[in-house]
Amino acid sequence: MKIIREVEGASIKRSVDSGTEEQRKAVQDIISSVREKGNAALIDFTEKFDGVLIEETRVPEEEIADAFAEMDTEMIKVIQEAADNIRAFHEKQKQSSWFTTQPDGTMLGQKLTPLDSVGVYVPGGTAAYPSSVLMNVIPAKVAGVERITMVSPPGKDGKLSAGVLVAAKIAGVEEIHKVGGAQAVAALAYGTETISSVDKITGPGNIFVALAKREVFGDVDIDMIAGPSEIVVLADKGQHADEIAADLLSQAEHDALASAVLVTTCEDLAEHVSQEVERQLSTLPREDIARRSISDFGAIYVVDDLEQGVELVNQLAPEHLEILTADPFETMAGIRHAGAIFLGRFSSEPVGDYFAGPNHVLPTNGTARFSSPLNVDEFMKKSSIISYSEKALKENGDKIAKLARLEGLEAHARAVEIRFKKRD
Ligand SMILES: NC(=O)c1ccc[n+]([C@@H]2O[C@H](COP(=O)([O-])OP(=O)(O)OC[C@H]3O[C@@H](n4cnc5c(N)ncnc54)[C@H](O)[C@@H]3O)[C@@H](O)[C@H]2O)c1
Ligand SMILES: N[C@H](CO)Cc1c[nH]c[nH+]1
Ligand SMILES: [Zn+2]
Repeated sequence: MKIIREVEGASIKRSVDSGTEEQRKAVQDIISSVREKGNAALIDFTEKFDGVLIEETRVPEEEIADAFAEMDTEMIKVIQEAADNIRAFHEKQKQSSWFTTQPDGTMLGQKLTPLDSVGVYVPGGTAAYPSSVLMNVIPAKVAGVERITMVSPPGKDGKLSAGVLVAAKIAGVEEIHKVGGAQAVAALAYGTETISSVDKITGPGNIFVALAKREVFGDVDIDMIAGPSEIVVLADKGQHADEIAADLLSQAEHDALASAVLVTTCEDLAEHVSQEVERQLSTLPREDIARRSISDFGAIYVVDDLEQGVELVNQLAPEHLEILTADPFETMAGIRHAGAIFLGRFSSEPVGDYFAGPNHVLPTNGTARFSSPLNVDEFMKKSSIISYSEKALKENGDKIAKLARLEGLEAHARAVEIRFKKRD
């Protein structure tokens, strides 16, 4: 791994893929086709892009039952336990409606309502991610969303993976369709004969999925455009080089475009982690992907002290940050920008990817500067509540009318004043 000692102007080398003109045009054509031809287009695109001819997109109950039968009972229990942890964590995020009553009888408040319907995209092209099913569906369930439709591309056998189906059932999805890519996003946004349109689409996917989400945004809401995975480890002297290397590689193996960065105050540790990464890389089944990620997007920064390290982390604003210092909680006090923060050597990043409870759908590409992990709020909306009393309107009506006339809006002023005119 490259060791860099000059941190001035450092940045994570990231792959920001906004697609080619050709890809954008292809996605627009796919969306138009689905809007025009509905299910027939979904079947055609599935044959073209996934290489499998399906009769219909809806996954029948028997295929879900087969998935449970196929899966080891221990594995089902582990998915169930992860789901319980994720639910418990997200339950804590749930906000309630609130009202205040003022002495003059005015009531003001905020009413929270879950979205009516949500579509969850689960990637399925190169790998299946049951954990992403849990991370997207459970917060929506906790929010109280009534209708959740899940979509994911089928494998060559025309089916979804057993892990994805089991996770979907455990999370509480009732409607699953085996369709992926831009065509699935279009079906969720605009509906077909058998897929009802939804209000919001969440979930990661490849460039075609990302471009389609951008394209339909406005007609429906979307969560975010998640980029390739990123990890930054901030470590001081005395930390374990082999564990740090393993954590860096855990994200590098996701994607050749993923980035893995170590920021350390210790020159010796930098050298050891670099050697460990090289040693461990050659033992990984996904060596090829991880090696490309490390060579194109990996780096080790050696900083003068922890203060400089913390500043650098804030500049990088990573998706995942591991703090491995003598006092991780004290170090964390200076961190302002990171999607998820993992403290101490027993909080390895995969603990958060799979099991602890917090969401693994996190802001990437430096967007942790202004955005948050996927959470229950994303599946709820707020309505402001205003119930003015007669006394309050009498006391404040003049002021409201004045403000309206300041903006040249006479009808606004009169709407208030008409309430105090003498009636015949
Ligand atoms: N951030 C996260 O939490 C997270 C989690 C899991 C996966 N991911 C990311 O999601 C992505 C998954 O990508 P994937 O490809 O494996 O699965 P995918 O399901 O996103 O995409 C597969 C679909 O792409 C479409 N497609 C393929 N080639 C096409 C073409 N030439 N023209 C039009 N459409 C085409 C097909 O319809 C296919 O069904 C990866 O980048 C991965 O890193 C992110
Ligand atoms: N680390 C990924 C998000 O960046 C999420 C994930 C899914 N499975 C394993 N990891
Ligand atoms: Zn991961």
